[in-house]
Amino acid sequence: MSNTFQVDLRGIVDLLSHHLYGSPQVYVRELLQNAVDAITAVRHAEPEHAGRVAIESADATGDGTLRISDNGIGLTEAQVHELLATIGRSSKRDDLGFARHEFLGQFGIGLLSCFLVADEIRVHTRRGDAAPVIWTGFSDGRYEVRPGPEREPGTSVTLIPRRGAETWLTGAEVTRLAALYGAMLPIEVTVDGERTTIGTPPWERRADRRESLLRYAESVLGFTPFDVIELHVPEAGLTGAAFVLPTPINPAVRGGHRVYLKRMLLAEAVEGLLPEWAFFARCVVDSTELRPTASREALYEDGLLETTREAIADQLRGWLVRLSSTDPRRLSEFLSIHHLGVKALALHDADMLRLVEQWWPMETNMGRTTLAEFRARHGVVRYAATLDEFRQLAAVAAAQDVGVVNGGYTYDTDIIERLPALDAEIRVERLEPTDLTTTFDALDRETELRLRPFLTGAQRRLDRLGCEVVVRAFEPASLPSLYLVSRAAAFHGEFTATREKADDLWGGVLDALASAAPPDRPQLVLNHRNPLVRRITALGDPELTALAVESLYGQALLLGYHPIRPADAALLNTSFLGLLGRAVPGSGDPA
Ligand SMILES: Nc1ncnc2c1ncn2[C@@H]1O[C@H](COP(=O)(O)OP(=O)(O)OP(=O)(O)O)[C@@H](O)[C@H]1O
Repeated sequence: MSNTFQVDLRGIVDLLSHHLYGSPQVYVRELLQNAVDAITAVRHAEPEHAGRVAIESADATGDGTLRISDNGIGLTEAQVHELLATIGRSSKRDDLGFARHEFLGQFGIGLLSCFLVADEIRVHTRRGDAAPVIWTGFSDGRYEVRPGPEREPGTSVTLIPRRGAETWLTGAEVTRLAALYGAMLPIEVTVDGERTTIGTPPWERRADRRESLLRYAESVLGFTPFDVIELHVPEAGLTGAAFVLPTPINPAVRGGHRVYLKRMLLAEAVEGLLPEWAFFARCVVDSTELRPTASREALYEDGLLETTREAIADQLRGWLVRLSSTDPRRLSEFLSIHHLGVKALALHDADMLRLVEQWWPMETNMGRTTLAEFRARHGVVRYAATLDEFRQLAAVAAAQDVGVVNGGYTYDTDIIERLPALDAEIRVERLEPTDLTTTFDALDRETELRLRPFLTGAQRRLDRLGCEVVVRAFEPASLPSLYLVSRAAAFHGEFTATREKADDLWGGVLDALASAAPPDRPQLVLNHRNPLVRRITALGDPELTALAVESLYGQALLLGYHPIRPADAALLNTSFLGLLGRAVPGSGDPA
């Protein structure tokens, strides 16, 4: 035994009219769509037919109703029963149920959206020479058909407002909605006598296209774009433009695009039209082939949408490539706006990584340069992973012609470390302050022997600060001393500070860990090429020598932006005052 589903009409009407659509305002779109489709149907037989759609808002009708009239194909009485009164039946599908290409509608439910604002829908229609009819539909699922008064071929739909929905039918509101959804329609639409269509979309204009696109972005999107990229995807019958945002945005915030289907607005913030990396562009496009979801608020995710996304991405990529070869200055302007977003994506997108490598100038100890240039010059991308390490290294490394990139800014170290994934040829190397000691020259035996008493004294002085004193010769000669901390020692330093603050329970845990991390003492490296250091090592006065060593220690800490512990601050203070005391002869001094 086979049965058919029972349908509760009231429930279906309620479901489709109230729950499918996001807002009652879509009723204007659905009415416009039906009027335009009816005119398109006439144009099949008569291509020159001058279609027009006129809306009279409640302001014009004067009785609270809204009327929309078209000189389209109209309906016979039989069609009224079949099409208007059958939910899910549409004249816009072929015998196999496929959407017919030339029409906007396809599902056979759009008219129900009028029940969002109306209790009653009246359709007065005439097809060719057939007798005019009036169909009246009610939101509870009933309808009536009766002969209508004489009229021109075409259709007028009148909405009798629901209580509380009257404002949706006012002149201002209807004008706004007709312009929002239908400004680009190829058929003239008026609301209360005023035209709401603008004719050719700005991206289709032959003359002054760029200017009209810029004006469009300003008036509709609300910004003056950094640049405009025209888009064409023939498979999707898509034309339009991508506007590059003039200010930085967070790439994680998904920006939507303005999408028209057959010149009717689908939505103002459609997602999924661009890949994630193209966060810096806002598009306005019109497509004849992409499909809407039934609510007409989003694009249907299918193979064509995927192909389209890739094609648009290629066009944006092409823009970036063109900019890099024809106008690198513009490209750096672009990057100075969007670098944070571009860098964030470079962490997982090879194209963006390449863009950063080739075009984003990073800070190095030899001035700002791109990673690509740096590599060409130095062979390997040597970098300091933190700002502190970079500051310690920069001057000394530069004096020895060792290039170092500052990886301390947001994402930079991660980006550098990802470069080998882009190209196995690329070598990257993290440089640590202590790596520099290998490029320092040891002193000759004789000098070393001569300096031994000085070193012993200096070491004794700095022992309590946990620092080892060595003398080496290095460039630049103008730099008297350097304080070098290895990664392990920096860790140990933090660790000891924490241990001092921790209570017994945590202290015990930390002690257990400490035994696993043998400390590598920080070094104060004195530069024997520096004339002042030479004089200090040759001083006969032990007290003055001690003050000088402490000052060099303090100066090296400050120069390398190292943290100043309380013991360091105390030492800086006493050595400074001590030196000052020696330098300024006072009345108490024997002179
Ligand atoms: N102004 C009109 N002139 C002529 N026929 C119309 C008009 N409005 C509606 N119709 C007929 O009524 C049918 C149902 O309209 P409805 O808006 O519910 O669905 P649709 O436009 O076919 O599809 P969709 O649900 O995608 O909008 C249409 O297929 C069309 O045949």
